[in-house]
Amino acid sequence: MIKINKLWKEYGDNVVLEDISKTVADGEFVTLVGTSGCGKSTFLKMLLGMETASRGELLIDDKPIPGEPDQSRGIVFQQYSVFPHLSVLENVMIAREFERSALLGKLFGVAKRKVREEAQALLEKVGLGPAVSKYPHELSGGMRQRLAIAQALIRKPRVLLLDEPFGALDPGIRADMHKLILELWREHQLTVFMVTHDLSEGFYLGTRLWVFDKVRHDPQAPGAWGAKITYDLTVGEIPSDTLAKVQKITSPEEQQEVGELT
Ligand SMILES: Nc1ncnc2c1ncn2[C@@H]1O[C@H](COP(=O)(O)OP(=O)(O)OP(=O)(O)O)[C@@H](O)[C@H]1O
Repeated sequence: MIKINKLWKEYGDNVVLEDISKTVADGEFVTLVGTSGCGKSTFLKMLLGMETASRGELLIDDKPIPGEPDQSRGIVFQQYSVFPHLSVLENVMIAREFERSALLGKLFGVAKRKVREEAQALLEKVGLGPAVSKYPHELSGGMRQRLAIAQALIRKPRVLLLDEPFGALDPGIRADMHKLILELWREHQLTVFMVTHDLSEGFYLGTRLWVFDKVRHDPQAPGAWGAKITYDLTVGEIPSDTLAKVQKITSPEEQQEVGELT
């Protein structure tokens, strides 16, 4: 279980997140929406341990989330972070080697063979079986995101953090990736936090949808107030008037159709 308790994040005078308190049970799929710059990525980075809270606490199973990324949480960014000079297989294996290297040094012999087998099985699972020997520049955008997902999953995280992972993909490829991520979520019993700009994607994938919004504005001091989670919705149980309000917050100019992906 993850507990977020009176969490604040400030960069200097810029208050980004303000007094957020939430509890997330294991296995939930939380999607995060909100206007650009309201702090969604910052929130994910705090869950990962890449950023620290200015005030308040983030607990995983009642213990503070470690101050740096560890094996319990994996992240996939929109701009994938794979190594260009390594093959697909090596990219996944190295994610595992990094995790162990601090304790055991470089992998070799039986241990390395075991990791290779695990990496190969995972690459099959994400649909990259035929591409294990290719290099990242030989892959399509969708394939690169599959690789980034495999890199995160090889470490067997309990919590998967996705920062607009499919934002740059074509609609058809996105639909395939949606299928994949739902399968992996169920199979690996992950708790997922996923940032998306696409409200319909948020509703389609999530069991719970959070809307980040700045409710107070001071024109003289734009950084004086941070965003809060103004709606915490259980997907499938949302009254239509609430839906309309959320659509307005997340897309003030151009209202989106919800449910088009179902
Ligand atoms: N390392 C940093 N130092 C200073 N300010 C930062 C830092 N990282 C983020 N910010 C600021 O925090 C605010 C929130 O940024 P963040 O990237 O979390 O927003 P976001 O909701 O994810 O935006 P988008 O939807 O455009 O990706 C912005 O004002 C940003 O400039």
